[in-house]
Amino acid sequence: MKIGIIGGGSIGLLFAHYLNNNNDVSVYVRTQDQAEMLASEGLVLQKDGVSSCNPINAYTIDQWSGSEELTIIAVKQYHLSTLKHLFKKNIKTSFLFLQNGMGHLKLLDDINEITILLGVVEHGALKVNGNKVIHTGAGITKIADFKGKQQSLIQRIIASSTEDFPFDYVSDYYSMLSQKLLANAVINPITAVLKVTNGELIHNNFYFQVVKQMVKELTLVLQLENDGSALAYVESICEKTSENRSSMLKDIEEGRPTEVDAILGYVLTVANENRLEIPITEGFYQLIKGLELKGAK
Ligand SMILES: NC(=O)C1=CN([C@@H]2O[C@H](COP(=O)(O)OP(=O)(O)OC[C@H]3O[C@@H](n4cnc5c(N)ncnc54)[C@H](OP(=O)(O)O)[C@@H]3O)[C@@H](O)[C@H]2O)C=CC1
Ligand SMILES: CC(C)(CO)C(=O)C(=O)O
Repeated sequence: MKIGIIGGGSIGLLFAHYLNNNNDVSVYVRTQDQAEMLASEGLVLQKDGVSSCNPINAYTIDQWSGSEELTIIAVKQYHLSTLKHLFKKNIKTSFLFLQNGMGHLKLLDDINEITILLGVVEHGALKVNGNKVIHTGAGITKIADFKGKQQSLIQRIIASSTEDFPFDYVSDYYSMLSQKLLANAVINPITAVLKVTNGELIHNNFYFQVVKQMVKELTLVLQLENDGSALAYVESICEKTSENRSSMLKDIEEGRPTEVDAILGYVLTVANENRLEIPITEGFYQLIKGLELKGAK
């Protein structure tokens, strides 16, 4: 299948590497420099200390025409507004959005007459430069339909699964996204404030107490089962991506904006609407906004 990937960051390059094994992938990036680097030098993926380099089709975003059957959107939440003009009626391609958080649902609600799939990525990835990415934590990608039924497309995406890069279908997008939102709402801000890897949250018992308190607050707001499964899910992500530095930590370290509004901002809005007090979560929201401000100066 022909697949377009918009965004040549950590996740875009990770998906490009694995999906190109049994599909025809083109990556659409923001800069001419990155497109040339990928096209001339190939895409390097490093996993467990071993590197492999493979050819990849790469273009700048203005060359995207929606001709591929599937277009994967692998930019950050706060980049989505720069791509709005692509999501127009009568476009042939179907879109798969991979953003963390749930802030993008509002934008996607307003797009009509195109097929939209949603995905959650439980891998860890780190872009080293324009054509190199490290697969820092192997997990799974879950996909669900959001607008328009696309069973045959979903089946072909699932059929692209490999041992290192599996896909799974989930019938209920809301529970899929809210479960991942829970993990990001806990792991990302705590690791970003403490500047620790994901694994430390479960291996340091003091940090783990904060994880438990935050899971309790979020379970209430997101109306998730309060039977221990929410905490077990967060623990499993910390375990699978144990060596990973979360995307929020990396954003803070590099002085970039974070996705805190799409993650904790979304949760706080839902809590306010339902008059629920979530002081620990609110505290972390303020701390991350403070760190963003410090980094921007
Ligand atoms: N990294 C991880 O381990 C994980 C990330 N995620 C989620 O995946 C999503 C992507 O994250 P990640 O890959 O880490 O983010 P990155 O910041 O590494 O990559 C985002 C990329 O999008 C590109 N971009 C921005 N605007 C445009 C545009 N208009 N056209 C083309 N490209 C554009 C940026 O280009 P440029 O660099 O030139 O600005 C950048 O390369 C996020 O929502 C994140 O939360 C989910 C699970 C794990
Ligand atoms: C899965 C996890 C927590 C990996 O770090 C992630 O989604 C992120 O960093 O944004």
